[in-house]
Amino acid sequence: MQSTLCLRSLRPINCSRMARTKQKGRRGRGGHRGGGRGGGGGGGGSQRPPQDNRRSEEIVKQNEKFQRYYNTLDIVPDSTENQAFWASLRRELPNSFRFTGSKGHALGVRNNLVERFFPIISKIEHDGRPVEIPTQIPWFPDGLAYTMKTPKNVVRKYEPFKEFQRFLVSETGVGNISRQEHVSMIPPLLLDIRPEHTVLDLCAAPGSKSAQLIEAIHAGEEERVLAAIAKVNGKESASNGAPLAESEQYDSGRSTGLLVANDVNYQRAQMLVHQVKRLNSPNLIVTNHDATMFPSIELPSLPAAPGQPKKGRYLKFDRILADVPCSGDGTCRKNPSIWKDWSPQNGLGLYITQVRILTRALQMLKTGGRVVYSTCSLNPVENEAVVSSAIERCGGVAKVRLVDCSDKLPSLIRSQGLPDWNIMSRNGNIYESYPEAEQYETEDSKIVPGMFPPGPEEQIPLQHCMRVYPHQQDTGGFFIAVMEKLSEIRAKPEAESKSMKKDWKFQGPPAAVAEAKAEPETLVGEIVKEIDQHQPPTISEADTDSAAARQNAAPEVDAGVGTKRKVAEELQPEPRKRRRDDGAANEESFKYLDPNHPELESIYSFYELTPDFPRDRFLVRNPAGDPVKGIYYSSQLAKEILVTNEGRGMKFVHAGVKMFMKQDSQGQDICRWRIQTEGLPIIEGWVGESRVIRLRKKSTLRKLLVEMFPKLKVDENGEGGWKALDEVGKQVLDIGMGCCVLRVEASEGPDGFEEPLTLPLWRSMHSLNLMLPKEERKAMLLRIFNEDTELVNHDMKGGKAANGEAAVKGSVAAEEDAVEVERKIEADETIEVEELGEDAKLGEQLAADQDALAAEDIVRAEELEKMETEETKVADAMPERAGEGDEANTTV
Ligand SMILES: C[S@@+](CC[C@H](N)C(=O)[O-])C[C@H]1O[C@@H](n2cnc3c(N)ncnc32)[C@H](O)[C@@H]1O
Repeated sequence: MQSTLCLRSLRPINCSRMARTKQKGRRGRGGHRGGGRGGGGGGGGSQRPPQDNRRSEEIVKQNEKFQRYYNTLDIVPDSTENQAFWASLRRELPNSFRFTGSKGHALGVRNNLVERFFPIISKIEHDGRPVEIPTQIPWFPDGLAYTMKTPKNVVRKYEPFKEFQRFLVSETGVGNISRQEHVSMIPPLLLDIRPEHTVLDLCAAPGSKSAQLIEAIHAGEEERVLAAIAKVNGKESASNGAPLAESEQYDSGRSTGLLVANDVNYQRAQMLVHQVKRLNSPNLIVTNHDATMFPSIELPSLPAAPGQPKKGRYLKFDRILADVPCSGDGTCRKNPSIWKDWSPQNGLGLYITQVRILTRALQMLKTGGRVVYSTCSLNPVENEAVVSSAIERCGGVAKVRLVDCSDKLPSLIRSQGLPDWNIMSRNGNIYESYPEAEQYETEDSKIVPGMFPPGPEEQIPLQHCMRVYPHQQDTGGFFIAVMEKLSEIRAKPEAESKSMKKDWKFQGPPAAVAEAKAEPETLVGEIVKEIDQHQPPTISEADTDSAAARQNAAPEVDAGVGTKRKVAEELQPEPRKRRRDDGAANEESFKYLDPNHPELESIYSFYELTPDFPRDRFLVRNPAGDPVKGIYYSSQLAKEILVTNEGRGMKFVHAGVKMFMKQDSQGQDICRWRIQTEGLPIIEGWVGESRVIRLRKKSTLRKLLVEMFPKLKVDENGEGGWKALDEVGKQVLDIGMGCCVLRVEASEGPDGFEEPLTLPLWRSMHSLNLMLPKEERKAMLLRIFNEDTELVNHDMKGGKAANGEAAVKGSVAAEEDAVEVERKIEADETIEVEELGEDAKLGEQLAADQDALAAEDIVRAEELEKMETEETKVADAMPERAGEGDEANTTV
């Protein structure tokens, strides 16, 4: 049997993640975007065609304007193809999913699924016809994404799918599989991300693309870090040379890049945190800003030359994803209410926000950097028109290149961008040009010149945009454009651009763009813009325009030192302040610890942490900055950003991976900080041998998974106890009490593991325990041993071992204690559930205008609350605490 394990995977094993991903009943609204839902579909097959189980919904899939507009545009000109296009829009959507995490780990889980379940599925018949096995999405790298036509309800309820469904649920629960819409996987791939890239995802919630971006930043990291560790341990020859060379380019192999994932809607930003947190990336910051005026992020200033003023530095990004809010008519297969609700006004109303977001993205990009703009709408007003309007506002094709991606993802069937289109007005009139629209539209019409195709003089090669139509490979509809910034830009005032000015005429590069050349700015090492702190910084047009549009008047700009972001903040609607129990307004705290802090010193010495592991990136999440309950870890760049921008109006919602948790009631020689499962993959390679136990046999791991708190004492016959722990027994006996690292090593033979794995272990006086939640133990038992086994808890009151119902009771008692500890931690470090409810409402209000048509998977406060509660319940299996009922586990 194939073992599929997670070595230093970005996402190890975590109960809270497990709970989080059980996001039952996430609610979507008509016209919303996003992944994961949908039915299935049929068609095709060998002798007898497999059944098309996708049932048509009761909803009437007709909309006169929707059909007339796209038929008038001739977006799919060939008549046979056009019929296929409309027919597919009326069918339900197949399910698609991808395997997540580091490549090695994802391949392991995939192989397990394919080898174990595909032979079973290929024999299943439903309603007298064979069902189709999931098919690989051909253009997705490494064969890690699949699409499946059998509808979800059949997979869920039809008995022959039972085992497969259980596996899917379990692996989705622990984050090894992500349900994501087929076409939604495209944009991150076109960003071409490298491990050192600074990446911004402007409209990121619920986070399926952010997850892909994080994976891309960490690609190849495992190998590089292993090579770096081998070198530190004087075992250079153990590495194959290439990764070692690469590892030296980075930070001891660690990726130096960063993802800033942002969403304007506070509630959705929390959803985003839930999604991306489980990837355990220290190279991630989540923010909560309006992308149309995303603040410039400040970096630490460089030392000034003698006699020169200090320079402020601002982060510019290598890659930006603008997966903007849109009308989402390309998702009508999974959101059939779009058929009923479609109106030309939806696209017309979103255009200006989309142009502003893309313009802001282009401003924040490094020269040579790349923006991917995407929507799941078929409407050219939200697509080609936005792209051409943003390029116009940023100085035309001399400044921004629309990249031809026709050679990328060659097996993806797609159509070129539209060179020409008409606009449908609110009333259903169709106009070929702005002058024509002007004749019939009233003053309050949303139609502007920028919504129409650019003239030939603008030379925008819109055919380089990518349109994916539903009939091409049985997916949703999607639009993608890739842009490269050729040189520094200064976006011209919106009022002078074709996205706003009703009598706009093309006049060559706008003056403001020419002025930008004279702007006193210096590029430092291709990463930052320097602004003389003693000069009033220039407020970007995007900052002021978007706010002006909302508030009808741009306030006077009082340009003081470092005010650029401040102004953007002031122009925003009243920021949502979070309240704590004391009612005080509060921002999240990210306080870095002094590397010589006594608590950290105790950690270094107990775990014999090699000095090569960075010691200045540990942080806490309380305003006082004391290591009270949890210690987190972030990358260097994340640290610089969090520290430099503290108290300057940036709304950071999440950063840092939980690395150590305080453990009470312990003996004198035991470190009070246990390694947290989230942080284990990051730090374990740097932990000294004195805290490491090695395991090679599946049978031993099985015992540790099934048995909680197995005793070490042998029985009266000298049997059992530590002796029953086979190859780890003696090691456990010899190791000092406290937290240690269990390294599962790869080895040959039927009882060996194909892939290594690392787990946290707690050695107490008389027993030991894997620090894994029950759900994770069960998922691993299912994955590795194909077993749905009842766990045995030896940690019973009076020291009685038990199983079955009694064992469940025992574990509940242990968990209740764990829950209590976790609850306190949550109270201090994250948002209280009740607060979330209020913030959610406010966040929803704030984003309502632009989000109403585009939001998907809105999580109601109660749902979020349920998730939080579940998460707390499934707290990590804790090592012993005083009073837990087992004297063997009670610490001295
Ligand atoms: C299409 S969804 C993004 C889907 C996401 N990229 C993913 O792959 O999971 C659009 C998101 O944009 C957010 N949004 C809407 N207006 C925004 C704005 N002005 N600034 C930032 N985010 C915005 C919405 O809250 C919504 O979560």
